[in-house]
Amino acid sequence: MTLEQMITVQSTNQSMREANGTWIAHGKTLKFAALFSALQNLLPLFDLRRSEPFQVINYNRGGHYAPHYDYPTDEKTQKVMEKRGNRIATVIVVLKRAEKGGGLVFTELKTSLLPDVGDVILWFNMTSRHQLEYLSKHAACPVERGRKIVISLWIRSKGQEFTLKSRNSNGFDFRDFN
Ligand SMILES: O=C(O)CCC(=O)C(=O)O
Ligand SMILES: [Fe+2]
Repeated sequence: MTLEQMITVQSTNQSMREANGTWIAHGKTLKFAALFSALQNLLPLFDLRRSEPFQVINYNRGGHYAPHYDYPTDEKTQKVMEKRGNRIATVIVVLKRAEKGGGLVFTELKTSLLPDVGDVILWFNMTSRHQLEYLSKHAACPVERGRKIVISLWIRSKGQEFTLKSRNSNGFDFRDFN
């Protein structure tokens, strides 16, 4: 099955997001498995097995994602939270760049990116104290021309204690090695 076929099989449109999102298992095809191991090599401080399946997000013209946090706090998700923790970080891989529009904006940081095909973007959604990182609020600007396709990987916090520790403002000191 081609990626094109996979991402048109299932589609969700939420009010916040005008796009199609398709969940794809890390090992669904050889290419996804290769991407998964490339990302794991790139990000050795994370255990990517403790992440959600890939989500391929397709934005057609007008497609966008309103400002949001990748850090659910609603009651529905409490069970998952207890088991897997929240989304400590988000990884985005750009598969197709819009011809116009489609930037990624961090609204609190007042920073925007127009990433290129093949770029990988990582940010933290959670502080080292397991709280919402309010600076992580972001949005995908409307695609004005062409089409944008990204893969999102939301990394869960349980099992990432090493990463959390290294983010602690105290950093490592000799006590950590005793
Ligand atoms: O499509 C983008 O640039 C951002 C997508 C996003 O917000 C996410 O995957 O959490
Ligand atoms: Fe997001």
